[in-house]
Amino acid sequence: MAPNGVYGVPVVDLSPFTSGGDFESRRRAAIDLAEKGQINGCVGITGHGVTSERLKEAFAVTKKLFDLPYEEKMKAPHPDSTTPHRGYSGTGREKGAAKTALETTDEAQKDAYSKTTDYKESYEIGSEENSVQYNIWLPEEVFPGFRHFTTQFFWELNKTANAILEALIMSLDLTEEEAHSIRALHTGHDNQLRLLHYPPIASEMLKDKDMSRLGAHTDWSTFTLLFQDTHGGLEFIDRKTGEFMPATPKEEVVYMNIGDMFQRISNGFYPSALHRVTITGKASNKATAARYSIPYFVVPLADGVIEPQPSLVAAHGKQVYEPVTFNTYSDLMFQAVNVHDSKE
Ligand SMILES: O=C(O)CCC(=O)C(=O)O
Ligand SMILES: [Fe+2]
Repeated sequence: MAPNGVYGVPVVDLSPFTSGGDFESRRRAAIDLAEKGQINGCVGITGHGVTSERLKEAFAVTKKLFDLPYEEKMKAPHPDSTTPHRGYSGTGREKGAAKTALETTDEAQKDAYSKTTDYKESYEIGSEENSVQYNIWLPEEVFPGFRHFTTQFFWELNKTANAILEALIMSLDLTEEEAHSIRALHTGHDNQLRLLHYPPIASEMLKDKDMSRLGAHTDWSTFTLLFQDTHGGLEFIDRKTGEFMPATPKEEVVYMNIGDMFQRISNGFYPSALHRVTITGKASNKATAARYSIPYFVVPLADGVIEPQPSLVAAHGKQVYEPVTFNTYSDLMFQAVNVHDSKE
C-alpha cells in the first residue's frame, strides 16, 4: 500500500494471450486478470505485444501533428454533430466530466463536474471501412504519411485488443455461445484511436479550479488501452477509499480500463473505471509540462445489443443492467461531452 493509504494499479502479464501460450498459462493469466481487474476496473498490462519502438514512432507522429499550426489542424475539423466522432478537436471543445455530471445525483458535485472544461486537443481516427464513423483526414501535403501510419497502427492495436478481449472472456468462464456473441460484437471496425495533447499550462491558469486536463469520467467503450508519455497525471479511482490513485507511467506497461459496455456485458463483475488526468503542477503552482497520450477505445458494433451474459445473470441471481445498443447509449453521452467548437 502506498503511504497515502491508496493501493496502486495492479499489473497483469497477458503474454500468454499475445504470444500463443498454452491453455494452462492462459487460464492462470485470466484468473489473475479477474482478481485484479474486478477491484477497480483497471489494470496495468505487460506482454501486450506492442513494441516500444512502435510506440516511440506513434508518439513522434502525435507530437508532429499537434505541432502543426492551428489553421492546418483545422483542415480536418471534427464536425459540430455527434457523428462522425472523427478528426481534430481544438482545446476546450470537450468536457470529459459532463458525462459524470449526467450520472451524479449529488447536486453540488453535479455542478462542479458540469463546469469543468478540459484543457486538451485531440484527433480521432477509426477504420477506413466504417461509413458511418468515417475518417476526416488532413490533406496529405499537410502531414505526409500521417494517414498511412495511423491506419496501420490502428489495426496493430486491434490485435492487442483482441488478445485482451480473449483474456476477459476466459476470465468470466462464459459459455462458448456467449464467447462467440461477444467476439461477433467486436470486429474492430468501430474502435477509435485517439491522439491527445495536453498543452503546457501556465502557473496563473493553474489557480482556476474549473480547468482540468481531463475531468473524471468513465469511458463508454468496452474497454480502453491507454498509452502515455512519461509525464504522469492519469489517475483511477480506488472504489474502496474514494481516493484517486496514480497510473504511474512505466516502461512496458499499458493501462487498460473497463468501459461502460463491458461493465454491462459482465453484469457488473468488472466495474467501469472512473478516471481523470490531473494537472500535476497545481500543488506547487508551477507551470506544468505538455503531455501526450494515445488512448485506443475498443468499441462494439453500433447497433449491436449489449446485455449481461445469461450465465453471469444466473450465477449472480439478478440482471443488473437492461439491454442497450451502443448507438443509443453513446449518443446520449456524446451530447453531454461535446460542448462547442473552440476557435481560439
Ligand atoms: O490521457 C489519458 O491518459 C486519458 C485519456 C482518457 O481517459 C480518454 O480520452 O478517455
Ligand atoms: Fe477516458
